[in-house]
Amino acid sequence: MIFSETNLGGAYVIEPQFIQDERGFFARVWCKREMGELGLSTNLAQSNISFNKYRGTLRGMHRQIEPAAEVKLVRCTKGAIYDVIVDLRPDSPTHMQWFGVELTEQNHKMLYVPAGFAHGYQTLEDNSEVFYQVSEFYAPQYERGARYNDPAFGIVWPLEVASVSDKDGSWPDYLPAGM
Ligand SMILES: Cc1cn([C@H]2C[C@H](O)[C@@H](COP(=O)(O)OP(=O)(O)O[C@H]3O[C@@H](C)C(=O)[C@@H](O)[C@H]3O)O2)c(=O)[nH]c1=O
Repeated sequence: MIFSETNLGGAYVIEPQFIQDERGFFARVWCKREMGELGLSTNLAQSNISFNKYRGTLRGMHRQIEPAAEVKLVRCTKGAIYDVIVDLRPDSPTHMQWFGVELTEQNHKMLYVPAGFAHGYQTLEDNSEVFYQVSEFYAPQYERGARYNDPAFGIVWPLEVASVSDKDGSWPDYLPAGM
């Protein structure tokens, strides 16, 4: 696996290394040893999928706070998404900055999202499916959100928003002291 740290410290784009033969390829997409050597979390509480019927669908920006703060490893198993994280670690030099990357069925890239980041994505194709692993169990009482179009972040989304949940459309403006 090839790990490329993003401009937001601790967040990585991960690419599998493909071993090709006449049948196709083999590649590792999760490795306790390799990730452990980089100090990345290998705690796994849930593996989740979300399916989106339409291009332009937006989910996020979500995170869980302590004591259920979670690390996420995100990939797109069908179609394509633009995956985005926002650094909400209060003491981080990149606090409130965002990063986005295309994760597609073809490129097999993954995004490693550390604890303390809000995460969301927009689908770039109809019928896009996202598979992600999280280090903590779902705990809705500790879920917090940030609005995808909050001017505090200025995230540039690739498409018009075709569909977003009422919950995600109405998260309040982000206040740096906490949300
Ligand atoms: C995330 C999650 C949701 N649910 C339920 C709650 C609700 O009834 C339904 C849909 O929930 P949501 O609208 O929160 O689903 P969704 O908007 O897809 O939430 C996800 O968004 C992306 C961006 C993330 O980063 C994830 O961590 C997660 O927050 O599924 C669970 O039962 N377990 C879970 O782990």
